[in-house]
Order: sequence, then structure tokens, then C-alpha cells
Amino acid sequence: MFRSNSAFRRVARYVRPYNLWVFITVIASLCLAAIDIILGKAIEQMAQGTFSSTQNMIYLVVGMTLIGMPCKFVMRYASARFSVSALRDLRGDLVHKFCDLPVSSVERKFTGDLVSRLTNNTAVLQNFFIQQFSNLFYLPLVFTASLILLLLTSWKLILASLALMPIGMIITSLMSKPIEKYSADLQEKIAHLNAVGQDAIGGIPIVKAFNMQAVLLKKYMVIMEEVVKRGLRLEKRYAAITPVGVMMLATPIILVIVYGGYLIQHGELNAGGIVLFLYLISFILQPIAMLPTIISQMKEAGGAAKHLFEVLDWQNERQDGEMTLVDQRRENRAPHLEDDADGEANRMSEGGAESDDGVDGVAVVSFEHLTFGYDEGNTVLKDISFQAGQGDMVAIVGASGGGKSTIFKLLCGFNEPGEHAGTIQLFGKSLTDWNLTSLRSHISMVSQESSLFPATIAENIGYGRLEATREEIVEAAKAAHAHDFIVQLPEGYETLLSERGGGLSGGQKQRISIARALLKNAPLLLLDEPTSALDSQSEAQVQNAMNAVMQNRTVLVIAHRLSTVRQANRIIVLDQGSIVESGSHEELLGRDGVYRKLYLKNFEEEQHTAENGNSLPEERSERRDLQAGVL
Ligand SMILES: Nc1ncnc2c1ncn2[C@@H]1O[C@H](COP(=O)(O)OP(=O)(O)OP(=O)(O)O)[C@@H](O)[C@H]1O
Repeated sequence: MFRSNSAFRRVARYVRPYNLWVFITVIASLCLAAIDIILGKAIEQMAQGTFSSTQNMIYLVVGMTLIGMPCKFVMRYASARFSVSALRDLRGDLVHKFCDLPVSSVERKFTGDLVSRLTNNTAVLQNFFIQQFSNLFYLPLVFTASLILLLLTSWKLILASLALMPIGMIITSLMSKPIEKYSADLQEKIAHLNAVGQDAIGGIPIVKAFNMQAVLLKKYMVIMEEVVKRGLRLEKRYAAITPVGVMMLATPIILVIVYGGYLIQHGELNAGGIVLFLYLISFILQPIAMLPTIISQMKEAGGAAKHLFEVLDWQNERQDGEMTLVDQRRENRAPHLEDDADGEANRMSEGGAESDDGVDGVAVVSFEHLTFGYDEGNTVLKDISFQAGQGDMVAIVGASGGGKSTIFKLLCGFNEPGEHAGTIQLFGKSLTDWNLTSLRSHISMVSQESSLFPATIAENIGYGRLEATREEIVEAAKAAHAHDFIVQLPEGYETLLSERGGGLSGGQKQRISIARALLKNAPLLLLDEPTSALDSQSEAQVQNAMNAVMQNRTVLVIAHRLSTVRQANRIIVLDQGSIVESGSHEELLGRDGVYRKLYLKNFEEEQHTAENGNSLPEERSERRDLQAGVL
């Protein structure tokens, strides 16, 4: 944790590139201060009858107003200009930061909290700069100049009128102390509220299907109550400070009138002096009266900045490792590694020795005695060893929570195993040596949940390979059996999707995700078969799309269908984090083991239907979930 001072120092670094606008803000505010002082002095001379003429006074007032108005505009615009620009940069860094954070740490945060930091916290900071930054220059200057002028006019009157000020300042300073904490507490609750709201909107079908509205609404209202409570606590504090501010403003004016009258009676002050006092005292009182607000807003902005920089200080995903290019020549199934930097092949497997598992050449994926847990003392994968060679298809089956998805997360480098917990190699290179961006460019992933983004269908597919042409996108959509339904949509490939893909069926969303993976054309495919309830026609189309994406590449599939496991060269049966069996479908059926029991329970009927030729299993069978029951 760091103090808000250091947070402001860091904010200042964002402001630095816009120093010109800061400078303009300062100059404009100084001009405004000078105008107020010149007018004050002229008014004094007017009251004393020493000013040259009324006409000149009118010229002066008009002239000062004509200069003052653009100055006000410039001051406001320039402060907005540098604060909006600096905050844009800060927001940009935050978004970059979110991208650089490890998936594992983002997963554990509330999305709403992160979004709130990006929006609310930056807005608090921006408002402070726009509303108060220029005051930091304007107010001290008019304050000092007015004080000097009034001291020269009547030091007794100014001292008497400001006598109670220090007490007021001490009171307001004490009263505004908790504001930073109150504000941080409020921001935290708002973030929580946003998270609940966002998740409820994101999961609206489930919310409705389970009639969770009332429960979620209640939860939302409970948090909302807390937001209101914390908001009111903050406002109560501001409200309590306000009368002190008003008192600080009113008392000196009363004192000027009462004590000033006394001084006039005793010949120590003339009428001009009183007029000058009444005009300039406001320039002394204004900064003092605004001080609590400025201090409070500064503390609030400090709290927001602290919240923001906390994010920027979270640890990034590692950026090191070798950038490697895998030249996958699928025609002859020879994986080929090149170092991007010098273009030399650093590992070449063509014609290499047959590995233990019967895979030609270097294994694309290799786990050796890998043990992993997300949290200390909680092992999720235990002593996992298996290989997938070039062009292999390895099916992973097992009970829910057995660690199947964890294997995928490790392969993508979302989580990394400890140093002495075995090894993972991809394309012959240890995971720890890979640069993660480079590694991920070699992996396509299709998850159970279709992952669509708020963009057009063409863009959603095109995210697979950013440089892809429209023709390539259409080709991928055709191969994924998505083209036909896309062209039937009124806006075709330009149909704008929400992040939940509203308006599309589950199978259609899946096929768009698969088209994206096809377009990426990565040598390793991680496929989590969709188990969502698709109708049989849609299921067949998704299955066909999956068959297309699986062709000619190494595939690790979390399998839920008999047709998929039968296609696999090898099946790995995971139970409570350990591989309890591995082999081909036939080998495993020959053993009286876990897989056989699983098969007998879940697939016999499907097998029977397929063998009798009643229908293709892909098209007819109800989904068989290999996770269910037996294991
Ligand atoms: N981010 C995480 N932090 C802590 N524990 C986790 C995390 N993700 C998964 N786990 C735990 O790891 C274990 C394995 O989870 P994993 O998702 O790999 O299982 P799975 O076999 O894919 O399950 P399913 O078939 O239900 O998706 C579970 O006990 C789960 O609670």
C-alpha cells in the first residue's frame, strides 16, 4: 500500500506530457487573479475619490471583463484538456495492464471491480483536475495579493476579521480527515455493486431459468443499501463541514462591518477602505472557505488514484521466454521449430526417433510427472505424464473436477507449475522457456461456452487471425458450417453481436467460435466439446464443424461423446487429478477398468444404435457425458 502523496506523484507523471496545457491553465488563472486585484484597487480609489474619472472606471471594468471572460474559458478548457488527456493515458495503461495480468489473477477478481476502477476511479480523478486544479494557482494568488493590500489598508481590521479563521481551519481539517477512507470504502462497494449487476445481466438466461431474479435483486439491494449507507456517510461528512465553511465566510464580513465601523468612527479608516475590504475580503475568504472542499476532493481523488495504481502494481504475467516459430508442415507431419530471432531451426524432429508413446518425432505436448495445485496444499493434478505427437488426437475423460480443464489452462500458460513439480513441454520446448504470447499463437482453443465479443460476426471470426482477408473469414465460416446461417441474417457477416451473442442459437455461436479457431490454423487445438443442450440437427452441425477443425492438427479434447473418444488415438482417464488409465478405446475396453465401466454405463446404447446403422451417432445420439456417474 502506498500513500496518496505518492499516488499523486504518479498521477503527475501522466500529466507531464501535457505540461503546456498545465502552463496555460496556470497563466490563465494568474491573469484572472490579477484582474480581480486590479479591479479591487480601482474600486478602493473610486471610493476614496482618487480614481481619475467614472468614465475611465467604466472602461477599466469593461476591459477587464473582456480579458477575464476568455481567460476563464482558457483556464477551464486547458485544465480539461490536460486532465482528459492524462486520464486517457492512464486508462490506456490500465487496459493494457488488464491484458498483461495473468488469467489466474483476473479470474479471482470481480469483473465489476476492475471495470469500476477503470471508469469511476478515473472519473473522480478527472473531475478533481477539471474542477480544482486551476484553483490551486488562482486561489493562493488572489488570497496573498488581497491580504497584502488589506494589511496595508488596515492591519487591525484584517487581523480582527480573520481572528477566528485558524479555529475554523483546524475544525475543518479534523472533520475532513476520514473522507479519504470513506471515499475508498464507497468506491469499493460501488465496485461490488457493479460486479453483481454485471454478472446478473451477463447471466440473464440462467437468472430467469432458475427464477433467481428475486434472490439476485435482494442481494443487489443489500449491497445497494451499503452503497447508500457509505455514500450518505461521506455526504454527511461534507454536509457537516459546509456550515463550518459558511461560518468561516460570514463571520469575517460581520466583523469587517462592525469593527470597520468602529475604526471609521475613530478616524482610523475611511469609506474607501471599507469598500476595499468588503470587495477584497471575499478573495481571502473564498480560498479559505473552499479549502475544506478542495482538501476533501483532493483526498477523494487521492483515494481513487491509490485504487488505480494498486492495479498498475499488480504483478504481470511473465513476458520473458523465447519467441519461437513452429513451422508445421502437415503434409508430412514434421514439426519444425525455429527461433524467431535468428531464423535457425533450434529443434528439428523430421525423421526423429519414435518416442515412448509411439509418436513420430518430438511430441507436440509432453507432460512429465507434473504435479500442480492452484493453492498451496491443494493438489489438483498428481504426477501426470503423457504425450501427444504430431497429428495425434488425445481424448481426456474423467469426472467433473478431475482436472481436465486445468491441463488446458497449464498448456496455455494461464497457470504455471512450480519449479520442482515436473515438466510440461510444447513442441519440444519446456513451457517455462516459451514466451507466452508466442506459445499461444500456436494454440487454438474452443471452449464449451462459445466466446463471442461485442463486434460483428466477421470480426468475431477474424479475431482468429487479425490479418485474415474477408475471403479467408468466409472460407473458415464455410468449413465450420456457419456460412449458411450467417448469410441468412439480414446483415450477414456484419451482424453485430452482443457479448452473449444474443439472437443466435447455442450451436450457431459454437460454430462461430470454431470458425475463429479454424482461421487461426494453429498446430495445437485444445477442444472442450460443447455439452450444452443442442438440438440434434445443431449438434450434428457443430460436430461436423469440430471434425473440420480437428483435421490435420494435434488435438487434445475434453471429450463427452463416444464418437469423439473412438476417433482418438489415445484416451486418458483422469480421476481426482491422477491418470488412472490410458490407451486406445479398444485397449481400454479390453481391461476391466474405469473406462470400461464408464463405457458400459454411458455408451453401450449409443454404440448399439451406431452399429445397427439406424443413424449416425453424431446426428442422432443424445449427448453422452463422459463425466457423469461412474468415475
Ligand atoms: N482458478 C482456480 N482456483 C482454485 N481452484 C481451482 C481453480 N480452477 C479449478 N480449480 C479446482 O481444480 C479442480 C479441477 O478443476 P478443473 O476445472 O480442472 O476440473 P474439470 O475436470 O475440468 O471439471 P469439469 O469437467 O467440471 O469442467 C477442481 O477441484 C476445482 O475446484
